Amino acid sequence: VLSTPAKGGNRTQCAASSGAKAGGSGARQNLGVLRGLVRQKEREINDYQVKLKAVREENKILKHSVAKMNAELETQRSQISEYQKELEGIKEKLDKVSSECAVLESKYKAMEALRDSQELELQTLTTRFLVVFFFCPLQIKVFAQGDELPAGEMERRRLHNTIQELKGNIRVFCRVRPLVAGGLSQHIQLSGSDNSITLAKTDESHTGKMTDVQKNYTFSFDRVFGPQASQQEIFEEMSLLIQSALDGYNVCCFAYGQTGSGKTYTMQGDEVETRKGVIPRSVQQLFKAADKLAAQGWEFTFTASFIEVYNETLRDLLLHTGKCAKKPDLEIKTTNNEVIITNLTYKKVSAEDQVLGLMALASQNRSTAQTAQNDRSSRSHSVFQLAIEGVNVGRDVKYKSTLCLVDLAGSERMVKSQSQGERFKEMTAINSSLSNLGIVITALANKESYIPYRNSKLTYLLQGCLGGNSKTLMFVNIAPEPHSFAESLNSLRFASKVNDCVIGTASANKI
Ligand SMILES: Nc1ncnc2c1ncn2[C@@H]1O[C@H](COP(=O)(O)OP(=O)(O)OP(=O)(O)O)[C@@H](O)[C@H]1O
Repeated sequence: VLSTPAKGGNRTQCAASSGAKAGGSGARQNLGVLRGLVRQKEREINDYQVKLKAVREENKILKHSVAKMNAELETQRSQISEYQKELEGIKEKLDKVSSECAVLESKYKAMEALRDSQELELQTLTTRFLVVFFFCPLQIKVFAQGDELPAGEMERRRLHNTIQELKGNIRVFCRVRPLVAGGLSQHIQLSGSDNSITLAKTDESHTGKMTDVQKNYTFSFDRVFGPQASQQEIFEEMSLLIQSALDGYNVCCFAYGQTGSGKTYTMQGDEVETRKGVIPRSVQQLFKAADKLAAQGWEFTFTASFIEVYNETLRDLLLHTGKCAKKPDLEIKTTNNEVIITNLTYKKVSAEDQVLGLMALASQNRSTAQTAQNDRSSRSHSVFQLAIEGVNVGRDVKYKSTLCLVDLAGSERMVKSQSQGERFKEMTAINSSLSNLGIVITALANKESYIPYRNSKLTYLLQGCLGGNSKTLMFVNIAPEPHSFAESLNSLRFASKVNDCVIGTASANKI
């Protein structure tokens, strides 16, 4: 642009002849252009200065934030070094805990070895104990108290049940009822050893030519209780067996004998504390023992049922129904080797009072039927069953067992009763179920492959409680009156057959 005036100047010189006026206006024009250019440059400079100022401001801000970030970085660095120190401390502690762990592990191993050797010692002591036990029955009681000691509870169970096995898984106790006037009949003799009973019969000589002949029938059982034996004494002798039910063994106890011989008194007793029978005493013992075992992590559930077997039909004795209400049919079924009765009332119980309530309801139900059927309770079997389930979560153990307490129907023979009609039908049903009971026990003793449980409702019902995996106790109740001689002899003969049976070793129902 600046060369233009020079070129113009040249042109001016070349056109000097064109006149001085034309030359002056050209210079003014150039000056105006130059001034415009200067103003533009000045504006540009001004813009640059504004921009420079803004950049400087920005620079200042950036410098400030860099300084701030540096300070923050410094803080974080010092924090990291603090964390590192802390980490060092934790590492040290971890090393210490690991070495402590190693020491504890070796101590644990040493204790395990000690436990093994003590177990061995305990086994030796057990064998010694059993030897002593055979010579000193009192030891049983002392040992039964072992359940008060939390330690060694499993060992107590094992030893307790070994003792029971040694005593036999089927046992027979004989109990003689007192005469109404007290004392014992002349024809019954009890030995001082508490395990035999003799029935003596004198055959009078009718011709008078011969002297009277006395015939003695002696029977031995696990225990024979005389008329003076209290309910407490009877129960003490069987309480170890009841304890087995809590340890996972099926236990069956039944009372056999003629009408009026004391079966119901033995099994149920009455409301007076000292006269309470086997059922209330058993549940009382079980509930108490379960309470004690709770401290060792055991949790028990008890489910009760009460059934009557009359003329081969089952009746729920715990049903609260009006006289007119239709009672549902009860049917015995086996599922997974467990006997269950459809439509039966099963009640969860946890206190003795509840069981006494159920017993009262059962006896009320029985007596209601009795007025219609006349003396029905003597002619029916009553079966109290308590299903027991014990769980110990800590030890991962679960036991399941059933306690059956049976009051059998009177065992009178048909000949004597001279029964007719309905009574004949009843007697046939009773005799058939009682003889089936004998057949089942004998088949079990002979280890026969087929056990005819289903031949009668009673044995079918008791299937779970009778057999290889159970402990059985039979009471043979004897009426002491002289006119009951034949019936007593009959009962003792049946009991003696049962006594000769040896049922295989029972094992706890661990699930
Ligand atoms: N050991 C005993 N001590 C005192 N009284 C007894 C004894 N045994 C039975 N009795 C009494 O004898 C009577 C008959 O006993 P119980 O009712 O127990 O006989 P049962 O065999 O059950 O008869 P049923 O077959 O008719 O049911 C009752 O009054 C009972 O209280």
